[in-house]
Amino acid sequence: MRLGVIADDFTGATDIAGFLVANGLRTVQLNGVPSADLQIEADAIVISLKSRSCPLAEAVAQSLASLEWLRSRGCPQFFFKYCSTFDSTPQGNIGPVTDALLDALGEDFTVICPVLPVNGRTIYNGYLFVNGVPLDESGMRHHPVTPMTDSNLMRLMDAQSRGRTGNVPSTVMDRGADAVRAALDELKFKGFRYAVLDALNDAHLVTMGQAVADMRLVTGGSGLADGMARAWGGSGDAASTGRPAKGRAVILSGSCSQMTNAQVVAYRDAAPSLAVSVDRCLSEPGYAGELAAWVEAQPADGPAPLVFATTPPETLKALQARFGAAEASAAVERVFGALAQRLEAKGFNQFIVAGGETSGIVTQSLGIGGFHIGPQIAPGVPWVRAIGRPLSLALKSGNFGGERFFFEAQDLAA
Ligand SMILES: Nc1ncnc2c1ncn2[C@@H]1O[C@H](COP(=O)(O)OP(=O)(O)OP(=O)(O)O)[C@@H](O)[C@H]1O
Ligand SMILES: O=C(O)[C@@H](O)C(=O)CO
Repeated sequence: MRLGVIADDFTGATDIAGFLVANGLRTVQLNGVPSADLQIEADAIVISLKSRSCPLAEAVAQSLASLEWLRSRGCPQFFFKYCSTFDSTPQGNIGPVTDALLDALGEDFTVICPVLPVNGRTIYNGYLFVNGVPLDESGMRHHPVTPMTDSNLMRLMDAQSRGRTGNVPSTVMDRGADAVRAALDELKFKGFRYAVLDALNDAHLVTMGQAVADMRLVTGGSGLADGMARAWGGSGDAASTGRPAKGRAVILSGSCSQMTNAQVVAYRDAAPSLAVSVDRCLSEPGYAGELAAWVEAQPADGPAPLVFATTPPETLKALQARFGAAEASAAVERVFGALAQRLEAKGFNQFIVAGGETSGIVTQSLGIGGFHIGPQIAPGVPWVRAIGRPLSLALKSGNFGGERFFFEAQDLAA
């Protein structure tokens, strides 16, 4: 095994796994801390946790347990994957988990790089940008769980960790891997514990990948993993075991992000689609059965039916005010979980799912412990195939993919 990844959420894990596979590493994703007796053959193992916003002690304990499992399999290098929009306030888990991993490995320095230029996440002078807008001026300012009100990664990291954070600016990145290594050595010598790596473009990913290719622990987004995997020079068709199983597809969309809204609008007119009623999710125990019957009744040889709770921000706000945000989202998630189970029982075996939480509940409800990673539909969204079962899923982060994502997922599975 070459690399062990500890990812703090579900679609984040699939995101990084997709980039590793695209660069020739045979990669498996395991959902939750793996059991002691599990035996897996792979170049990279990605352990997906739900540690982004859970209580700190739990996040640290799960991350350390994952590290121990990976070390017991002889894994030499480790990657702590968090969101390319950081998604962590001063009370957040990224700093403490990074510190715990460094301590456990006996290391005292690492890099911080939540970057993914292909999806518009760049870092300049240590400030994180989303599609050219500073993080704290992007939609992330209003995130319900982790509102990002600062874009300065050094400040964000200093506020929630034990050490000081420096920066390797893009001007150094432009000068190549040796210059970056020298800058990292200098920061370490000056007593910094973490270094934010700037990255504006693909060339910077290649450079940083070469510079940290041998680092014991790195942290950040899948752009950094892309650069490292390219530096390792993998080749071959690593996606073969994860290719989608043939069969019947359904789309379950529980994300209300801007991009998912656009994807639903683009798909709705071209295929059978049905909007989920939040009211009925809350009040009618048999609702999932009714939705399943509708999905099953759609033509099997046409485009996949879409069931969506996705709704624009104004409607979402009104629904949350009426029913309570936590109650509404829990009820919607419950219905999607029950719907997925019923559809699998009816022979559906391709699930295209939008939203991190929604993906988590669908995967859990289907009882899937791990995936082989297949080809990428869009950057950060590969098809994945349940280990030992003819069941394929495309798990999409809320804001990932282009407007035609739902069509593209089916095209790639055809
Ligand atoms: N119409 C709705 N009313 C209330 N809650 C909803 C509605 N539609 C979806 N939800 C809830 O909103 C949440 C969306 O979270 P999810 O993580 O699935 O998407 P996301 O936040 O866009 O994705 P990501 O975490 O990948 O960015 C879920 O809990 C879902 O059940
Ligand atoms: O890095 C990202 O943006 C995603 O992989 C993610 O973490 C989604 O929650």
